[in-house]
Amino acid sequence: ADDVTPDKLLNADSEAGNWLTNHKDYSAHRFSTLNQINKSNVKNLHVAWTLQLGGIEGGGIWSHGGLEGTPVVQDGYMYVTDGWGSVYKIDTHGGQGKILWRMDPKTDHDWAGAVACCGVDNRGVALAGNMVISHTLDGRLIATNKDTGQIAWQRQVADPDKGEVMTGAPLVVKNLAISGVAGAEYGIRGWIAATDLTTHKEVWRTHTIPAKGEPGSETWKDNYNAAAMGGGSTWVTGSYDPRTNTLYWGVGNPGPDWDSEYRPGDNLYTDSTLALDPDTGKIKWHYQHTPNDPYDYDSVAENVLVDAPVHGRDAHLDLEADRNGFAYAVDRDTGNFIWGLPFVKKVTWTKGLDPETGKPAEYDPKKAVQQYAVTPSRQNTVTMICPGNMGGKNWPPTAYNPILKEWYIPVIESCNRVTVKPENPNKKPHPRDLFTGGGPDQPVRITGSVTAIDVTTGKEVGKHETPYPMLGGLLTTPDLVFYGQPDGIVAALDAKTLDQLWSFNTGGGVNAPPMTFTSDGKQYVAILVGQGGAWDKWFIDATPELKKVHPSSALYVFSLN
Ligand SMILES: O=C(O)c1cc(C(=O)O)c2c(n1)C(=O)C(=O)c1cc(C(=O)O)[nH]c1-2
Ligand SMILES: [Ca+2]
Repeated sequence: ADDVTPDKLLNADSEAGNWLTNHKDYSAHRFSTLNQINKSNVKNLHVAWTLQLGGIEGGGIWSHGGLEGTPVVQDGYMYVTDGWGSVYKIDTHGGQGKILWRMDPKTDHDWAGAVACCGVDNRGVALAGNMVISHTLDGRLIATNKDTGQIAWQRQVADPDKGEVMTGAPLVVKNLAISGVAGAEYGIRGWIAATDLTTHKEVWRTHTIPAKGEPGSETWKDNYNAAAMGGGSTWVTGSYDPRTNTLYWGVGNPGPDWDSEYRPGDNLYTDSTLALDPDTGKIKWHYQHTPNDPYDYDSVAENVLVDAPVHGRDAHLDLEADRNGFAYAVDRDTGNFIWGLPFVKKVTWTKGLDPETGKPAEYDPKKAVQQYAVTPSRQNTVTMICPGNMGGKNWPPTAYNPILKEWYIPVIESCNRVTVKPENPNKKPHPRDLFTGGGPDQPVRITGSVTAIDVTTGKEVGKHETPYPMLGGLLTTPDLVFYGQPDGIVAALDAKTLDQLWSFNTGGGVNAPPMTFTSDGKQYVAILVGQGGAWDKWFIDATPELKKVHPSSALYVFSLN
């Protein structure tokens, strides 16, 4: 296959049969124009072929690995990862899947697995030139030769000795591979880093928690340097707007998660969307969703870049569906709030958003420790919060249909209980120790939905409820929306009515997004099947029958005939 040049990535949308980058394109639409499979025939969709992958073994605090990756496809060759970061090249020609090579990075299972908060996960690869670029849980960026499967070079980017791991797919922009980090539950100070693909050297590293004296450092008001362990992870792949040369990246929760009094102030840039210059890493603007967050509402979600009229006026939107249960549209050139709405059925932590600023109604910039409608705190140590701390939506990606101008959100309809256990500033935990100031449990059932929003009005236009939370994310085509469920169901909905038109039980747990591609001119839908992630360990009591779903590690590919 051809080299994946920067130009090719800029025009990823023009290659209908390919899926060249994690979110399909730089705008993170996860929309494919392919329509051989459509609402008139999707009922005939069936398994074309399957493949068993590896990486199911455990390590550290984890009993097994899971699959959260989006397959990337170029010219009928597919590249997928397993939870430990092995990369598989699969030839999909001839109506079957054949593994051509597997690159096993020999990830240190225990060193990394002991400080992975939420599973043995790897969300996929990037393509650049003749290389497949990937991350490992133990913090490496690896370039693998696409033809041979040999590692060409690698670089340690994150340090598990500090509680840093990597679970997201890299993003390639121009000649840079951009990496995010996980570890906000382990007292890291988060960052985004760019590696030059020619020199293999770091070009920039922008911390998501400002250093003393930098803009934003005034939002950490303690006198014991809480910022040094302030969290601000960046574990989901960002997006890019070439029109203004701007990178968009979400930032995770502040640490300690539940003890907001430990870290008085708004805690920038936690729970924020950052707009950055990809050449220098300089921050252009930020938009914070949950200042002084006491709920673990990471704002790591992908930023979806959409050009559409809002109430009749053309707008350059940056859409983000936040863990806090609200969907936001901000002007992606300025960071100014445009619209926001709850996309879950139940929000209790705040009364709503200020219609001018999009800030939570109770937010008071003069207060060091925010009091929202329901606030876990040292005074109020046991609280029920809705959405629960896994959020109204977690990392599983949304999809945007530019024909219908509808944005589909994979929703976790949830509440859970939080118990605060204050951290002591005089007793700093060791690096690699959990640093959360409490924790959640699951007294009530959690379900899910696909919720549709009309981006031109910022109004909800449909909700398809599902028995289980959305732990895998979405794909949209001109008239369909695809998703998977943790009980093994993969399904297709009518994009307009959200009526279910097709479903199939894979017999495993789906924890990964669907994608679509062509091979020999024929359309396929592919999805990884293998339960992993945070649900298993931290949330399963909300869906007890899922304890009977066993780990697996498989690729399912569907077609019409
Ligand atoms: O702050 C972080 O560093 C971090 C990292 C991750 C991760 O890397 O998977 C998750 C979370 N937080 C998190 O809060 C969370 O709910 C979560 C769910 C999952 C998953 O894969 O199912 N990962 C993560
Ligand atoms: Ca987190």
